[in-house]
Amino acid sequence: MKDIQLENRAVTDEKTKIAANNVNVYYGDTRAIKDVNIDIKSRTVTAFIGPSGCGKSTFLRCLNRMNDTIDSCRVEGRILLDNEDIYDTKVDPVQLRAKVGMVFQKPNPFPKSIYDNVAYGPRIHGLASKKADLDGIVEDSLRKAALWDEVKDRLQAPGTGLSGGQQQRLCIARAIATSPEVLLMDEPCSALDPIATAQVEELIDGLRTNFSVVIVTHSMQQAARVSQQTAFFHLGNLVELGDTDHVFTNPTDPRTESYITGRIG
Ligand SMILES: Nc1ncnc2c1ncn2[C@@H]1O[C@H](COP(=O)(O)OP(=O)(O)OP(=O)(O)O)[C@@H](O)[C@H]1O
Repeated sequence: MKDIQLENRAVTDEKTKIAANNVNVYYGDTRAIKDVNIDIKSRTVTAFIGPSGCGKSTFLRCLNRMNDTIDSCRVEGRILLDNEDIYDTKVDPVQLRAKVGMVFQKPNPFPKSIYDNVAYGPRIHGLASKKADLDGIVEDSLRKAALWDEVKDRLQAPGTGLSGGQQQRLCIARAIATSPEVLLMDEPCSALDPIATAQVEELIDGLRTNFSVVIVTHSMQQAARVSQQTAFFHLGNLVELGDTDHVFTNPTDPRTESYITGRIG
């Protein structure tokens, strides 16, 4: 393993937040995810790593039913959030996505003000009855996203006018404004410079006080820095899941070892 700094990061909460059982995902006839079983713990950062095309993003998108929006995609198996099947017909995917928020690779603020970007979710979900309550949610979310001090004097300015790193923190504020329980992050730093990346990584570490975070990353260094649990995917299989320090220093499966030593991927 080259140059990967591990920190002492015990899993903070052993409770299972999401349990996936025998999950298979197909695009048309092609099976992209093969019989995946995984428990994702509360108040823990779990990193999904693995070579390009191994299915990390596909599996991540199953966790808040974002794959429902892809016509050719079919998900089989069960995914339980707090023991409730998220694919049950009575589950409203829009409500589910308020509970299981998502941050994407490229910052994608709405063409609206900073304030309205964050207020959007609470407004559509009716989370604030008074303007003062909404103001409170916006401030709290921007503080948790470590952006408040930089934008508090220009909340009516367009979100798209912020720097890339600020835009990504705005998207994180937008995702946490509905008080989700889980935050899914699909390579959230890949469009950011090293300084903005460090800020977002620090933020992710703080977020686990309140949320379960699942992050897809191409960077093993990032996985080692921010996560307590690491899942290694290869060719649609979940090869190994364990404590991050264990996966990086003493992997159980030879495929994991090959990946972290740079022999595959
Ligand atoms: N919308 C889609 N339609 C058809 N096939 C898809 C679609 N999205 C992903 N795939 C295929 O599913 C497999 C898994 O892709 P996925 O994007 O989940 O992998 P990944 O590990 O996240 O890759 P990367 O690290 O490159 O982002 C790949 O073979 C990919 O080509």
